[in-house]
Amino acid sequence: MKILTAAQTHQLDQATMQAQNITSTELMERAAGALAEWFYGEFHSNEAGEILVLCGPGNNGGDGLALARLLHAAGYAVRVALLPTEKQSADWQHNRQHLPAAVPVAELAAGALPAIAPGALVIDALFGTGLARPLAGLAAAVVAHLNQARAHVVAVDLPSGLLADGPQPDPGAPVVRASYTLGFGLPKLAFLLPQNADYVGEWHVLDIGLDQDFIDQAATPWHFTQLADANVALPRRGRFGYKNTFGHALLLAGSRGKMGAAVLSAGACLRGGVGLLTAHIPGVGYDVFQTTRPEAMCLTDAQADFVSELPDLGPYQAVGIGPGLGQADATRAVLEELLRTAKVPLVIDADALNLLGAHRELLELLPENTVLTPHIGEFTRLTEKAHDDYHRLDLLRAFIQKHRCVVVLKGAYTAVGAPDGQVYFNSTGNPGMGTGGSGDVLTGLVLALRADQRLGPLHATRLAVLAHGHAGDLAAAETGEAGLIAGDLVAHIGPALQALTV
Ligand SMILES: NC(=O)C1=CN([C@@H]2O[C@H](COP(=O)(O)OP(=O)(O)OC[C@H]3O[C@@H](n4cnc5c(N)ncnc54)[C@H](O)[C@@H]3O)[C@@H](O)[C@H]2O)[C@@H](O)CC1
Ligand SMILES: [K+]
Repeated sequence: MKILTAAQTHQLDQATMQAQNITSTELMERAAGALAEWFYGEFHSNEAGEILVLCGPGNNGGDGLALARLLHAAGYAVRVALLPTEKQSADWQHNRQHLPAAVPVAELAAGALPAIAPGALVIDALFGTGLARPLAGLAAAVVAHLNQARAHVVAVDLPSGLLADGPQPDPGAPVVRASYTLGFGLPKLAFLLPQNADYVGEWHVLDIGLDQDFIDQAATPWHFTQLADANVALPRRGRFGYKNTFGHALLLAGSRGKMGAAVLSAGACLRGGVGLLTAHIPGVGYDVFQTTRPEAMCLTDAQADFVSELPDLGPYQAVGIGPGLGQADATRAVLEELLRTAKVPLVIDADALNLLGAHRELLELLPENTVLTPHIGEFTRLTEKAHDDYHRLDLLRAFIQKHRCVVVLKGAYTAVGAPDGQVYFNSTGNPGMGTGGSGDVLTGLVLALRADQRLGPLHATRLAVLAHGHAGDLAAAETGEAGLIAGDLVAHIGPALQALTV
């Protein structure tokens, strides 16, 4: 699914009206109908109390007026408060005229803002994608008043004050803190960034039949990967597939006290469908590794406590390095030799990333399409400290294009960046996955899918990230989020991949 800018969204509206031969009023009615349907499902009219609808002067306010009419007709108690301005949009005027007289309407005024009881339902239809500058004056006062009322706010399209595509130019200007945000057609970049979480709340995208041809042709670097995305499905294993089709992976992992990382990563690689797995680990881990992962082969390093040797890479179709590795200088030398000599896909994680960050000259050696899986801290060590989430995305796009690699920037809505600068946000996963070893599991899964001879680098990586999150969601349904541990993710990779197989 694509993520478009506010300007593209406006063009999309126009394209939809033209392609479907409908007026903007009709499109607004569709939007209001979709909003109303969501309300009917979420809040029963007997329990909703009186709903306050705050309407701005543009089409966002027009949506609010149309929604107020539909909710009133469905038996909800509704009152409307309008932000006074000289000029309102044509569809606003249409919907103002069609608001039944039985719905109380007031004009917002400084010093006479409506009383809002704690827990009351408020619809924020002040500003959407047309917001051109930070809120000031009366609009800012209304939003500040709303935010301190502790109401349940449902934002139409965007929380008012938040820009769809970029950071707030004035961090001091108020933004509505919504419990829910209901967008139209496609998610917005603003929904996916941690810095906006307190404003956006739980978001949903409502289908209003926007023109698919326009969306298909629109140019954007931003995408949202969902379970149903056919581009990242796992192909069924053919009847005549055998171990080599699915590849032989090598995993360099573990050090004294961190053998669990190697075990978890290897487990994920095996559950990820790899044909064969060999792990190269320090001597200290031999017994635990062979006992817990009998399906994998095991090479032990001459060093007991850390990895100091690179084995012959001849047999392998992909190599993963990093989980639990430690940062010994001999390990850095192994990483360097790997980068210099490997002819097969590489997956680099954890301490191997920290070694890259501490020896930036090694970045120049990264083979094209290498997959790096940093969390934000590791990414910062590879680049620089971002001043906000939007800047971090700029840094990500610069990095992937410069080094021609695939970067998995881990977090909520993990972003997978491709060498051509395209970024794919992931939809699956939950906060229960913020637990030790979760990243090691992802590395093993990416490694398995990079070894799979049927998948390209971006397909394999996006699929691994999607399946990892889905495994987390399946696991959390059994354990709850707090009770989820990394081993549960490994155990659910099989069903997660099965759900993604075509
Ligand atoms: N496909 C879609 O996305 C659809 C969008 N619709 C709605 O249309 C909205 C966009 O409508 P508009 O383009 O009219 O924009 P908005 O309604 O978001 O805001 C524009 C109005 O706000 C004023 N304004 C902008 N910044 C301001 C500021 N900082 N302080 C005070 N006033 C400010 C403008 O002068 C203009 O009057 C969407 O957010 C959505 O709610 C729906 O009606 C139909 C479908
Ligand atoms: K809004």
